[in-house]
Amino acid sequence: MTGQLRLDDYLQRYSETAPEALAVAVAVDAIATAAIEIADLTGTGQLSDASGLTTGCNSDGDLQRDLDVRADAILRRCLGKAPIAALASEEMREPQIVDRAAKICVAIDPLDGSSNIDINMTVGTIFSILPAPDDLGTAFHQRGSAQLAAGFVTYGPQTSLVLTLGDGVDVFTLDRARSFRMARRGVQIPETADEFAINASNRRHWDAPVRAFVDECLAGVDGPANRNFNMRWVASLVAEAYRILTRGGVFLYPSDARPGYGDGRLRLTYEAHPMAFIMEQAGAAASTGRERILDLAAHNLHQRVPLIMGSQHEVRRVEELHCDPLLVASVSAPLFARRGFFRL
Ligand SMILES: O=P(O)(O)OC[C@H]1O[C@](O)(COP(=O)(O)O)[C@@H](O)[C@@H]1O
Ligand SMILES: [Mg+2]
Ligand SMILES: [Mg+2]
Repeated sequence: MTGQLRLDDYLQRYSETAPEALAVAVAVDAIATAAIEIADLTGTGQLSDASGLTTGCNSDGDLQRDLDVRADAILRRCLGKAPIAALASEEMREPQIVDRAAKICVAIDPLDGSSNIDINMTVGTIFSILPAPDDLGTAFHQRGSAQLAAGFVTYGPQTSLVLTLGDGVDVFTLDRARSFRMARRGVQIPETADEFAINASNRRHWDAPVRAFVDECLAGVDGPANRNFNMRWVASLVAEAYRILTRGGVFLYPSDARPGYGDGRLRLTYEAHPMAFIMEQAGAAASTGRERILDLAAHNLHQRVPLIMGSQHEVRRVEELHCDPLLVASVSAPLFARRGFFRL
């Protein structure tokens, strides 16, 4: 039964399967240990000495909360015991070289969705594990397809760890005895789903293909999609990904015309790459709208990228709209709307 399998037993079995597998297993175990500590901090809110208040800016100019800093410190302490060649974090300006003889590198977003901390909504930790190249200066400039493992933890009603080791996606939930146990094995995302997520307050800044896609969703049975959609926006990538892993759907954080958002908001190395690996391993897709996310390699650590991820059918439709201006025009033309001039 899935509920009986403990994460440490699962990692023990995996550690015997490939040359780097032991290092990957130790790193995932260290992240899981850190996650229990972070769950305690986020779970006690103002009762703990971590307030969730803004303390400054990180190297990328984002507001940094005290819990961002605390989560980063906890993860770095726990990962300090794992055999890691280089470590990168959203909260660090540059990657840190740890052990040149080690075989893997780890990139982390210690606390994702941090605007949700003080309002008691789900936040999380995201991680990506890569092979260590000979030149460690290139460790975080590899394509996403090079990842050995990726995952994220949600600190919400449940603390759950979503993990891919390159052979499907499994979910482990923290039980009351403080150990992660398998809750879902071999997660598969539905190919089509009727739910989309985007921060609609940016509508006036979007490019035409994104506007066309959202217009199709909003038009529902009266438009070209010919079915009604539901909408969500949690402003927490981990929560949106978990929802998609549970019931499908599509998430969009596209590029837009606001200053600084020409490549969207999310970071390639420690947000989009791991999410894309998880999506593909669960039978879904992740794209910029023009390119597969896993084909991209970052030229700098904090590089941003438009991210469209989720059910195959919806991600492909967004890609179609990006490739074909005539299609965008036809979606936007009221003449072709179901209840337009030609379709009463
Ligand atoms: O506030 P916005 O622009 O809607 O952005 C929300 C997005 O930003 C993020 O919070 C960025 O991650 P961080 O909190 O790690 O900076 C995502 O989790 C979320 O999808
Ligand atoms: Mg994040
Ligand atoms: Mg973060």
